[in-house]
Amino acid sequence: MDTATPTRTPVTVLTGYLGAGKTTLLNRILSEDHGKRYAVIVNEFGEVGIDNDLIVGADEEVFEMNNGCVCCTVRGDLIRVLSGLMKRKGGFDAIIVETTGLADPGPVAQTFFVDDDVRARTRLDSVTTVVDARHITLRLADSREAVEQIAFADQIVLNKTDLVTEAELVEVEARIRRLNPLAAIHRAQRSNVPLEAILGRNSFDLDRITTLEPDFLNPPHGEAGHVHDDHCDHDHHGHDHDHHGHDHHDHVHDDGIKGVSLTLEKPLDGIKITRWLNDLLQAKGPDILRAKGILDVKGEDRRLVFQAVHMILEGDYQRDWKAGETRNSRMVFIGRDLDEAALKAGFEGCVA
Ligand SMILES: Nc1nc2c(ncn2[C@@H]2O[C@H](COP(=O)(O)OP(=O)(O)OP(=O)(O)O)[C@@H](O)[C@H]2O)c(=O)[nH]1
Repeated sequence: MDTATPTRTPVTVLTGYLGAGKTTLLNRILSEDHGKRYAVIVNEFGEVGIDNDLIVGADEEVFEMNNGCVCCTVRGDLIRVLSGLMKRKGGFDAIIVETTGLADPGPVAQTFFVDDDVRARTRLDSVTTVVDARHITLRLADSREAVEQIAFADQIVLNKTDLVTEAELVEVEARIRRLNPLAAIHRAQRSNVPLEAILGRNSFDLDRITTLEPDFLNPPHGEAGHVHDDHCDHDHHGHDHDHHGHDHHDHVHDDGIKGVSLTLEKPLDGIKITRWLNDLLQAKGPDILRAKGILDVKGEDRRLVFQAVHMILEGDYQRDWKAGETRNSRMVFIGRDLDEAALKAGFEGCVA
């Protein structure tokens, strides 16, 4: 890289509803032999920091933001992390921001245009949305964020094609097309889209987005990144009652969705925990949008990692616990009408 001329580092914003396959895609990007240096910024919904731990080679260049959702409370954090990254010697070839599954990508993308420092040093290359072919139809019916994520994308990874029939897939594609006529749609399993199809394509289209969201380049007064230009003189509607500059909705994750994070310091009984998770997902799967955890099982040197999206549960023993690593069990549930006390009691009932 020519260090004399400041180049603008390309940024890919990875979005997609809970459990769609964003981390799977991120791990592909990081594992592939491309000789590039990526910095990764992960924003997670839930307090116990599981995602960060499930990203390959996560020791070095992963920056976690756990104190809220990137599209609302932590946008200032995003600006700070990006500014810090830009100052690092040697720099990065590209930056990838993985948002929470509940994030509206609009305000995240906006960060790259409205903050002078960020704008001078980075370039939004793409908003890539990963879509779970199996569950998206339900989500489009009940989640505004799921709709926004698709509408906003310039690249769509239509993932989990193994879980649906060809006819269902065609229907899902038609549904996506109605929300977003232009984005390229890449069918995938385990997010196995060719990386050159999504990265470095300069596919983010500002004109399209400003048509979709006329206030895109003008966040309201008082918010970090507000641009004092001729936008200030007109079109104030929407700014007063909506602190994100989006006229069409308030941004609150208000669909009764909440996260429950649980931690246990005592080793678990492998059979009990498997049975409990299976039973729980059978009974409550429709309300449990997402669950994941890293578990310490008695008599086992490896970490048991489980992942669930509604009733689909996957779990396997992955790497060994490292010397000096805190050996405990952490899990997070994200869903509707979650009974925190019952989840806690159930989890504790699995102690060996
Ligand atoms: N059957 C199937 N499962 C998949 C596919 N892609 C990912 N998964 C599984 O779906 C689950 C969620 O995948 P992640 O990559 O963690 O999803 P995510 O979008 O990062 O999830 P959040 O960050 O929690 O929103 C995991 O259990 C994956 O193994 C796929 O193409 N087919």
